[in-house]
Amino acid sequence: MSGREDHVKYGSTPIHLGRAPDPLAVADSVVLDVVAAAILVDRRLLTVSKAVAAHVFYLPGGKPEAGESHQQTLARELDEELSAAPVDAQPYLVLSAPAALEAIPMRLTVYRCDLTSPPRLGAELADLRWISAVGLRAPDVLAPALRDLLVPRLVQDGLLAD
Ligand SMILES: Nc1nc2c([nH]c(=O)n2[C@H]2C[C@H](O)[C@@H](COP(=O)(O)OP(=O)(O)OP(=O)(O)O)O2)c(=O)[nH]1
Repeated sequence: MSGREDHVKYGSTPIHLGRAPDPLAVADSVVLDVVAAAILVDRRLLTVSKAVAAHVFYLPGGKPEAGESHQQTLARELDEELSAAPVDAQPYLVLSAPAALEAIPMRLTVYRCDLTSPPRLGAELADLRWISAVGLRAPDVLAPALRDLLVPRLVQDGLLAD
């Protein structure tokens, strides 16, 4: 039995006794957990686009599967998307923004890392680009979390060519 005793069930129909469900509590529980890699070479950032939305570029990565740690997710996603493994993955930033494809609230945990080998375009991907801050600011190219939050931080930290 859950802690909330504000309804009883008759058959399959819940009957509310006074307190309505809290819509904010419901909204809080629908945050997409996404793990991604910021891979920088010569102060350019590696971005990818997927076949399902070829015009939207974002960091390689994805959603954890059940029971996976973030490091395991990162390794699986980079293998699937780039045929490479992360090296020296370190937490860099946690960003809150709408998810570019699902358009629901997202928590994006960004790890900085290198790769064991040059990236190769995986089957799910449409394109792969190394971009400087100028390219990344183009409004129709980059997922909002990256354009508005990650790129300014990378420039501030001197990691991205302006
Ligand atoms: N990987 C990744 N996803 C991002 C970033 N920014 C951003 O808004 N997203 C969004 C796009 C999608 O709405 C969601 C992640 O989707 P995804 O398609 O990459 O994840 P996935 O590989 O696990 O997806 P799936 O095909 O298994 O459903 O997060 C980012 O920088 N990297």
